[in-house]
Amino acid sequence: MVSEVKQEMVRPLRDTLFSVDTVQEDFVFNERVVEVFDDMLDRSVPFYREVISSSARLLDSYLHSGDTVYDLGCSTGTTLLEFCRLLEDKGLHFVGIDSSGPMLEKAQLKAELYRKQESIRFIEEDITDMHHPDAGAFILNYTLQFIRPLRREAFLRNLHSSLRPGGILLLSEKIISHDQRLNREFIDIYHQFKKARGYSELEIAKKREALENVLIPFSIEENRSMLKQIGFTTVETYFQWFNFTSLIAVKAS
Ligand SMILES: Nc1ncnc2c1ncn2[C@@H]1O[C@H](C[S@+](CC[C@H]([NH3+])C(=O)[O-])CC(=O)[O-])[C@@H](O)[C@H]1O
Ligand SMILES: O=C(O)C(=O)Cc1ccccc1
Repeated sequence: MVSEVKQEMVRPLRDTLFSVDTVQEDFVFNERVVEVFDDMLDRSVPFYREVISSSARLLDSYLHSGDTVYDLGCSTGTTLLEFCRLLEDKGLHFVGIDSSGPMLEKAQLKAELYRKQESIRFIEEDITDMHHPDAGAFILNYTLQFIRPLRREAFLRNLHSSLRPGGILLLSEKIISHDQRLNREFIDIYHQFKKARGYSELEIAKKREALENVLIPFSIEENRSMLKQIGFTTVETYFQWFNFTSLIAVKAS
């Protein structure tokens, strides 16, 4: 396929999923969402690109040639494509896993457009039901929040046991604060952030409602203590912006 055609196929449409004329429904990762997904993340995840480049720095320091990086809930492959670019000479293998077929179709097209199809393998499977032993790193960016709370600990335990000694988990999540006032402030500041990026108040409110029972955030302490409980020796925050955070968890070497 000529690259202008591919470019056209992967260019994201503007995210208008929750503008006035759309019907209210629970949030699902279908074709309609995939079309606007990259625009949605760029406009609704604070410091999305900086989190990816900061994560690449940690991979650079902790991983060795021959290690495999698994991006769980890789969506349209943006993170892995950026890792490929930033860590080109490190000799790493990249695998993206997602349960949404339409997301992975887009990811594959983007990999072809950037000529990285030989460097990244995409697998369609449920990340709570997978087995990939001897991993160097698992990336879990804005995806744990969609897994039912009661299943989270067993899921993370499986990741810990699949990491090689000294391997790392990089976890980025939307979070809550148990201080009610701060929690309200953080959400309000996040909504101002979305407004500044062109979302209307109605769109913000409708999206919040659609995510209500689907995206269930924990606090930093809840995430940290779950990771420690499971056996990760070190857990540190490497990024925080109000109600968004990234943690690194290291398995003992
Ligand atoms: N059980 C599951 N198994 C596999 N995939 C799943 C599962 N549940 C949800 N997903 C997938 O997890 C992704 C969550 S998006 C991640 C953003 C990306 N990490 C990014 O940084 O660009 C975040 C968001 O949309 O808010 C979607 O692609 C789902 O199909
Ligand atoms: O748009 C919102 O209001 C969200 O909270 C969505 C979201 C949160 C974190 C990662 C990706 C999308």
